[in-house]
Amino acid sequence: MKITVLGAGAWGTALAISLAAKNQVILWGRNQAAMEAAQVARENQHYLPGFPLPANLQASADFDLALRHALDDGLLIIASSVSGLRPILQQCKSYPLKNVVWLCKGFEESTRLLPHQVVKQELGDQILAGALSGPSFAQEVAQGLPCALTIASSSNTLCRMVVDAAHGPNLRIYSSDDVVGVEVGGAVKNILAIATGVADGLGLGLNARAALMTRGLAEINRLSTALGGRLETLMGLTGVGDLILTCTGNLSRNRKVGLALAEGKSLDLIVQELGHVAEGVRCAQAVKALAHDLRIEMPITDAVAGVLFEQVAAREMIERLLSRDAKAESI
Ligand SMILES: NC(=O)c1ccc[n+]([C@@H]2O[C@H](COP(=O)([O-])OP(=O)(O)OC[C@H]3O[C@@H](n4cnc5c(N)ncnc54)[C@H](O)[C@@H]3O)[C@@H](O)[C@H]2O)c1
Ligand SMILES: O=P(O)(O)OC[C@H](O)CO
Repeated sequence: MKITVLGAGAWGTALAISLAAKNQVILWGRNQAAMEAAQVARENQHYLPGFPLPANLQASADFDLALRHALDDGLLIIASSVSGLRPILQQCKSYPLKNVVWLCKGFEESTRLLPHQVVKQELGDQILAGALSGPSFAQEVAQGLPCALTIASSSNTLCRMVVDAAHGPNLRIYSSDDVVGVEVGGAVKNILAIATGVADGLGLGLNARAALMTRGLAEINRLSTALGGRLETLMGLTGVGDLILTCTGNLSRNRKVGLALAEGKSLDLIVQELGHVAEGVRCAQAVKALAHDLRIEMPITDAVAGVLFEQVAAREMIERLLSRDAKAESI
């Protein structure tokens, strides 16, 4: 299959490497010098150093070439951050695309929309569209270690197409029609990974981490249910699966943000040192506001937003959570 991956960050590059095992792949990035260097050196030295690009993966900054490759029966995969999704979609509008998948996890900050809503606004509902999500650190996928993902779409045809393109011994692809549930799980787990990073950085122990993750799952459920997602989706790869990975795995950029906040570092310095997007940062503000509008209780999300944007100290964030009144346990 002909596949174009738009966005040559860590995850776009890793997935492109994996897909190139049985597809003809173009990896497009907006930085021409970086893409030329990647094509020659056969490595994305800035975003995913140490992982060779296979022979049938072409790195390019030529947008027209990349889009034409994905027309007809081809597949377009948008691998930018959430903030890059709408600008990229606007660039794509003049091409008669049929099949579009995105990988970003979060809510758009300014509109508080989920990625599938942004895609619908920009490309309409005549295309086949879906979110590919689940517990997946780029470095492990690029290494060929086992990983399982979920393609979420209202189109069975698109789900089958993604399975055909990507499913193999190292990458298992499951399907779901619960796009909202899949996207809310992927978005909110990043905020919760910041919270567990803070707790672990303060040395609060494994019991505290398990409690934060479990009560965090309840927050995901409340928001997902309010937006039309299904509880069963949260029990799967894109819910509890990705929550476990991101809250406990030291490769997580969101968890690293939490650990650094616990050290007392400023958010500006943390973001600068990270060099990659940590979606939980932008998402925390959007989800806090959305929860407020929907009258949903999301105390962990509130607490994370407080540390990120309201100068609440990391230890005070934890104290606020622990001083909440006793209540019945509910999901
Ligand atoms: N890294 C992972 O392990 C991983 C795994 C699964 C999902 N994700 C999700 O995938 C998305 C991308 O993550 P990443 O790890 O590749 O981030 P990254 O920071 O490594 O790269 C982000 C990429 O997006 C590109 N980009 C942003 N705005 C753009 C625009 N307007 N036009 C063109 N390109 C633009 C940047 O140039 C960069 O190449 C995030 O939403 C992340 O949550 C990441
Ligand atoms: O490194 P993070 O925290 O952006 O997480 C990466 C993936 O979303 C994990 O599934």
